[in-house]
Amino acid sequence: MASKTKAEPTASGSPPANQATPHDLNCLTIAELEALAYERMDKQTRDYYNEGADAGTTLSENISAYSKYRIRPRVLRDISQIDTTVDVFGHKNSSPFGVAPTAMQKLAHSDGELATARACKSKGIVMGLSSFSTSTLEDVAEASEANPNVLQLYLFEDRAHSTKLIDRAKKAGYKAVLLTVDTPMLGRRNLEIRNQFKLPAHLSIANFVDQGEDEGEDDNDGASGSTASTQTTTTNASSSSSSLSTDNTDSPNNGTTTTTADKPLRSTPRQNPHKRRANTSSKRNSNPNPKPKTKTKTKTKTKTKPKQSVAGYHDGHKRHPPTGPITFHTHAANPTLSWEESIPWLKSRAGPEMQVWVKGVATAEDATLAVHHGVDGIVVSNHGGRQLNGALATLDALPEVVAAVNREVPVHVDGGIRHGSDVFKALALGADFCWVGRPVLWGLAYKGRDGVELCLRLLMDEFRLCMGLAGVTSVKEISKEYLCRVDRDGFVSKL
Ligand SMILES: Cc1cc2nc3c(=O)[nH]c(=O)nc-3n(C[C@H](O)[C@H](O)[C@H](O)COP(=O)(O)O)c2cc1C
Repeated sequence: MASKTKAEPTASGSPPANQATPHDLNCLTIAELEALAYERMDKQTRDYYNEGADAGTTLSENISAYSKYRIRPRVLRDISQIDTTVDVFGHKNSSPFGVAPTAMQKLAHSDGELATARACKSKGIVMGLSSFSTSTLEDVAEASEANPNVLQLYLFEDRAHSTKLIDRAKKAGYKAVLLTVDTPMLGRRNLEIRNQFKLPAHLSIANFVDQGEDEGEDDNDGASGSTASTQTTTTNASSSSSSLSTDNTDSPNNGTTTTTADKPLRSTPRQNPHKRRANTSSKRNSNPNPKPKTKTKTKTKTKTKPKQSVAGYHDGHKRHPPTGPITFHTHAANPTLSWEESIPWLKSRAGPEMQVWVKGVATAEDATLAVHHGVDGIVVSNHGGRQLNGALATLDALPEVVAAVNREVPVHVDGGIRHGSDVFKALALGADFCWVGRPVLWGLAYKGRDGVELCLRLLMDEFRLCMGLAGVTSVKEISKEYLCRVDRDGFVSKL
């Protein structure tokens, strides 16, 4: 890219000041993007996006696992034509990675998932959309135009909700559903709990605003106002509901954000409570003969009070599914899923139009079961270290899954990818494709669509450079011959 500008580099490696550079000089690496995004996100969002479960060991090992491998570069091969493309979901993807599904992207930027979709389209990169997105799957499909999307699915205990979502995804042209299988319970994310994480009132879990117990009622607070709690099988429904306030006014952070992203995060800012009081009183004052409070008024208030979401629980005899409006903390975890029941159900529901993948497999045993139950593909994932802390880093789990699957279905991997060379290493260990989560959110927080494009471009450029310097001109050539392992004492061995 630099050669196109014909800029003679200075001693510092930068082009002369009077020459245009294709680079964002503030942000040349994903690490710099992370730092820039850090400054632009409010604490609640930053903690929600960045943290892992418990002590965060799996989160950090997902990243450090990549440094256990080194690349064995080959030289004097004509690498003047490098093809970084791969076929995935019937589409030619410009590089062997996609955007992993991550929930609630409007926390990072007011354009949220739509900005991500537009960036993916402009870069030719497949996008995974979370069920718990803050834009509807139809709007995302429209923003993507012909660029392919896949829908991440949490299969709810109440299948009616999932059925609706799957049918909508099919209609909107999604290529696959990725069933998340690593959330039978929600991992313990301590910062989320401490911050009493709650979606600000102006945002909603867009795919479900009209679903849940309140169906038909014009009230979607519950879909947006989900407070963090550790979802467990409790024997007391009220204990579970008591932590799930749906009134954001009383939230400790009161929905306030302190972002400096180029577009305001809050499209309809919460009214200042003092102003609101002032408005109310001026309204009251404008009526010289205010009506006394009547019973009718009280009744109306009771009727519009949002219903609370309640996480599923066990009463000692049987399990009760979650109730109320659909929120992440009440509905995402589903302890009842099983290979025997859930996969055939999902396959028949998805029909021939959409592939069915499982996301969150980390062992050879489960990979074998996945193939046995006829899935179309497997994503080796531990949810970015947000579920079971102490679980294997995904790069360490990858080889056993690849061996068990024996090329019967494609194997993808996510978790800890922060460099183009990480993508190269994952492919060398047998992955067909990678997915990238947090770096995309950092791009979104930095500059919306432009920031996501920047993130994708950095990884794409680094991957291409890595291929060329390793002496590889097509993705299918990448194999374990190009890797060696570094042991604890620093000794190197071939794979
Ligand atoms: C803020 C955040 C939200 C996420 N939301 C979802 C989700 O809704 N569904 C899902 O299957 N995975 C979700 N994930 C996990 C990602 O799909 C992916 O597995 C993970 O981010 C990959 O790790 P990385 O962030 O290190 O790239 C989320 C991850 C993050 C960081």
